[in-house]
Parts: sequence; structure tokens; C-alpha cells
Amino acid sequence: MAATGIVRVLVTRQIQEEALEYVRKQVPNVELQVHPDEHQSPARSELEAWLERGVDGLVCVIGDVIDEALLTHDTQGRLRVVSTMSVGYNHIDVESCRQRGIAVGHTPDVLTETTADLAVGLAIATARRFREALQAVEQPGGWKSSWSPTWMCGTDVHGATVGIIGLGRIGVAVARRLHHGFGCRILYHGTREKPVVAAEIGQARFCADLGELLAESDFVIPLCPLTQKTRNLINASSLRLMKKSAFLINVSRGEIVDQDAVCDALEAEALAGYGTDVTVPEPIPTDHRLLKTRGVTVLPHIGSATLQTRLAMARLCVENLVAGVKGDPLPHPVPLHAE
Ligand SMILES: O=CC(=O)O
Repeated sequence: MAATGIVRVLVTRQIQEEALEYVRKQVPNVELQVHPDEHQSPARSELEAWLERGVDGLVCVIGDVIDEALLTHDTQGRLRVVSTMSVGYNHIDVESCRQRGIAVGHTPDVLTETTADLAVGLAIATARRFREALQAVEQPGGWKSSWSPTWMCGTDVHGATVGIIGLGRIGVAVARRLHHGFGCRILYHGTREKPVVAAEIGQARFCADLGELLAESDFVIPLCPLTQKTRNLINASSLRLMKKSAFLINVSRGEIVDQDAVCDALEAEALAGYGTDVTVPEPIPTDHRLLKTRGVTVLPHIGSATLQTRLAMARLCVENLVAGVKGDPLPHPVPLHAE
């Protein structure tokens, strides 16, 4: 806080008014600068200038890269908190923030069920060929007769073997849905076995060896955070281990999957389909190879996008912000070590 007692907060996107109101109430001396755009954050140079002028709190979203180079522009050492309206925080250099005494908060839990709904929906959409089916309906002559015995046949989700990589909050929520709702057999891989969580799901078998999970699964769903270890986790060699009839479903981060390797595998009919809510880059150019490849269903990063969940995320985000600018412990800090 500056000597004037004014608390300066920069919000990089237009967020829910209710959340902004909370900030104004909790921090009466706040000078709140909200970037007036739902789709674009301030340019990097503007962010740098903001930090140089001095801000106490920063609310950001996943497109904003908060790295050491940016933080060096906080020449007054005034920034106390970075609060991201997302559960993922791979866009923030958490270690640099820590070294500078800047608290980092995120919005876990409130988006778990909504994102799990989307993951299951995307698995169904991909395996049941929604994209092609919708195109056929909309193209003149695309839907040729009321019902055709062999036309537009996809693959069943019910009863399938599903391999979840990373049985965290969202992994568990997806596994629960697919096991109880769809009778799927659940396999999971991660840094350690989680017998209690697996028992809560009802049934889930740990595969210490990722290769075993890849080889047995009809659907592979990575639900791990993006870290140096998980970048390109699904690459040409992991894809070679998967069944030709398998589907890959991604609602975590585009960087976990080598998109070119996925396109190669789909073109070679070594993979049945790729359903993804996340791409590299985002937004993906409309002429990108991924969008031209058979069996691909792409959504525009809408995993948590429901009115209820986005409001809940905005609330958590400003709770973190307010605690941070007041110098209190954050209610939802990012974990000390990547999960
Ligand atoms: O991708 C979205 C999030 O991390 O909340």
C-alpha cells in the first residue's frame, strides 16, 4: 500500500460485478482498475507499466503470463498478491512470487463438478461423432435418409475402460460419473496409489506403469496439472502404446498433449479420436491442422463455463485478492508443491 493509503488493484478482464462489489466493500480505499474487455487482457507492455506505477493486487486469468520478467517491473516492491480466476496456475511463476513475498491464490473445488461434466460430455461427443453429425444435419444433402443402418456409427462410452492420468479433484469427479453412471472400469495413474479415493469412486485400479494404463484403456483422460514433467506427456511414443480404437480426451491443458503426434496418429488410424477443450495455441487458428483432422472435436476452453461456476470462481478469486492486499493468509492459496 502506498503512503496515501490507497490500495491499487488491477483486474485484467471484465469479471462479475458482484465480485467487484465485494472488493469495494471489503477494501473501501481501493482504486480498482478493471480492464474493460471480456476477451483480451492488457498488452504485456501495459501490464509492465501498471506494475511500475505500483499495484498492490493483481487479478488475472490463464492467458496472462505472470513470470519473473514481468515481476521485475514491480520496482516499488508493492505487489502483495496475484489472484488467478482459475484452478490451474501454470501461467504464474509461483516460485518467483514466493521469493518476492507475493501471495498467489487460485480457485479450486468450485469448478470440479462442472469441468467433470464437460469431460464426460466431450468423451460422448467425440466417440459418438457429434461434430460430423451436426455438420451432416446442417449441410444440404448431408443427412440422406431418416435412419441408415450403418451410417454415423460411433463407439460406446458405457462399459468402456477409462484410464485417468492424475486422480486429483477433477479426476475423481470424472471417474465417479463414468463408473456409477456409465458402468465404466476405471484405471488411474499418478505419482502414488490412492486407495481411499479409489474406494470412494467404487472401483479404480492403480497402474504404476503409465504404459499399462495406455494399453488397456478405451478412453485416456489426462487430468493432471501442466508441469515440466507433464508437458507433452501424451506424445508419439505414448500414442503408440494406445489401442487403435481408443479416444484421447483432454480438458486440462493443451501442452500435455503433442498435437502433431495426435494428428499423425489419427491420420494413420492408430487412434480413433481426440476430444479436447484445450489447444496450443488458444484460440486455435481456424486453418490449424488439428481442426482439419478426422476424429477431432475441439471446444474453446469452456470446462468451467457455467454461470454458477464462473460466479463461484470470481468470488473465490476476490476473497484471495482481499486477503492478500490486507496482508492476511489467502483462503485459497496455490499448494506449496504441484499436486
Ligand atoms: O482451465 C481453467 C482453469 O484452470 O480454471
